Amino acid sequence: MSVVAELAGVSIVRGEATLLDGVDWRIDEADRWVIIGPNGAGKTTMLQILAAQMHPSSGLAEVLGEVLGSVDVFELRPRIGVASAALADRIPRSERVADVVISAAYAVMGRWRENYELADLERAVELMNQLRVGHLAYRTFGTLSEGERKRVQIARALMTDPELLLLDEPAAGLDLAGREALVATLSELCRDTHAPATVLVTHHVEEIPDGITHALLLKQGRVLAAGPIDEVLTADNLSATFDIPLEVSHTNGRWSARGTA
Ligand SMILES: Nc1ncnc2c1ncn2[C@@H]1O[C@H](COP(=O)(O)OP(=O)(O)OP(=O)(O)O)[C@@H](O)[C@H]1O
Repeated sequence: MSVVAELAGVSIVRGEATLLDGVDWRIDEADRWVIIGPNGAGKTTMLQILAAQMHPSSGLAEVLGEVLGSVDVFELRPRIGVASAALADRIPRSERVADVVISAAYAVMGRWRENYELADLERAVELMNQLRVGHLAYRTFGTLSEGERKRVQIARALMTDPELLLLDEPAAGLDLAGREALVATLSELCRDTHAPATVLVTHHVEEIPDGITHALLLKQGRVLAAGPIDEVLTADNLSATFDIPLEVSHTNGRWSARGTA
């Protein structure tokens, strides 16, 4: 099994603050991870390392075979697909959905070829259909609902055929129907053996798609538990992560948690 990313003793320090503290973690090609933790635990910081947007203050981070800090990140970043609220904010509201998706291919440095156009168009159509936004191809991004925007962002993140897919709170801000529909789509993606290794961040176990194989619990910059999801998502571990007594259930592939107090 090939290793997609490996962190060894990774810490991130900013001024007085330790954002990540001695993180050890390995992601393999077939893995679909969820990172769970309370506000401020360091989840987004973890994704920024994996996205080669940040490198460790100490420790070693290797992503797609390259050591962060000694690699040209502009070569590495196009190999990683990212969907996050911060990136969505930079998409012009007047851009057509099809252009939002297809333009990811042309933002890639070093891979431009003039005769890419038809293949890129076909790829964009395939992804929009897979993410169920094909019917919105000619709408502008600004006219979409929040759920539709999330889907378009994920299609864009997949456009360059990344080797690692990072999804930062993909279901945040969606209503119940929107969340359930997106979780179902993400389940299909997680189960697709051709899909890239995936890391999804959430605060809510209800947002974990069936098909996620591993979980990492993060608290105050430290890994509280990491490994196969059935072993990690226990009531004890989750209660310790969120500092409240919780009971956890896993039914028909979906997780839920609620307080016992
Ligand atoms: N440049 C910085 N200097 C000091 N502290 C920072 C800096 N950047 C982030 N932090 C702090 O580091 C902690 C981790 O931030 P991060 O965004 O990774 O958390 P998170 O788990 O993604 O949180 P949330 O769930 O609220 O999005 C937070 O307490 C944040 O305030």
